[in-house]
Amino acid sequence: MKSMIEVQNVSKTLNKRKVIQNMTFNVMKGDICGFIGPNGAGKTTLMKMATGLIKPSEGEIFINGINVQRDREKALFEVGAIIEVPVFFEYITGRKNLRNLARLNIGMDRKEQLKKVEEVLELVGLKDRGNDLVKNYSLGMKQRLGIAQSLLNNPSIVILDEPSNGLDPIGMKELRELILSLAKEFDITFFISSHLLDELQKICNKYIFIKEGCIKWIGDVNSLVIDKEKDLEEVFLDFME
Ligand SMILES: Nc1ncnc2c1ncn2[C@@H]1O[C@H](COP(=O)(O)OP(=O)(O)OP(=O)(O)O)[C@@H](O)[C@H]1O
Repeated sequence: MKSMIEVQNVSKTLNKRKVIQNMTFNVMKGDICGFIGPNGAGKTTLMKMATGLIKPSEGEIFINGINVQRDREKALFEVGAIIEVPVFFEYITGRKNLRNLARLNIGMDRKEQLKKVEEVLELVGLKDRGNDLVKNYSLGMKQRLGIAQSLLNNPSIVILDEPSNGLDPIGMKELRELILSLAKEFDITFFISSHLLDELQKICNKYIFIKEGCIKWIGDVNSLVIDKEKDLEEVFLDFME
């Protein structure tokens, strides 16, 4: 199986504090991998390094075998990502926001870009609301618009930082269904962070539990529950103690 994201001995020091400590893990093709830890554990910091927004203090990250720090553009060619909150212009429509962002797809001519925008709006269920101003979108719709944006470049990997932050149970359910259908239909590998286990429990095949910048456990859900003969929530809480 192919490694899509490879994190090798990565540490990050911020303000003289080591907020990521020697992390090593792989996200394999086809995984929906949950990156789970409490507030301040280091999830966003790691995801920022994986998308080349900041550099590791030590170690290396590869996407599709390409070093993110050395060759960011090439490494991120097939990556869609939302790190922290997706940012859109509130006073223009969802469709227009996406059309502007699609211009960054230099591999596509304008006609293809516009077609792509309609395709991703349809995929995330916003086609009928595409002409509404973003300021009138619910939080769930903004998150879906964020996912639509991350799909504009036909990614094979999507990295989502706390995608369901602030969503109500219906919004969370819609988001889970969207992720599952994208993984299945387009063979997209997902790397998703959350501080809530139950939100990812229904969709992930693999988990990485972290706390205070360290990996506490990595594996697939079946081995975790069989190991401990407890439910996943209990096991997670044990790790976090
Ligand atoms: N720019 C910065 N300067 C100094 N410390 C920082 C900076 N950014 C983050 N940190 C610290 O690094 C640690 C990890 O933060 P990070 O945002 O990665 O955690 P997180 O797991 O994403 O948390 P949350 O679930 O709250 O988003 C925290 O202790 C945070 O205070």
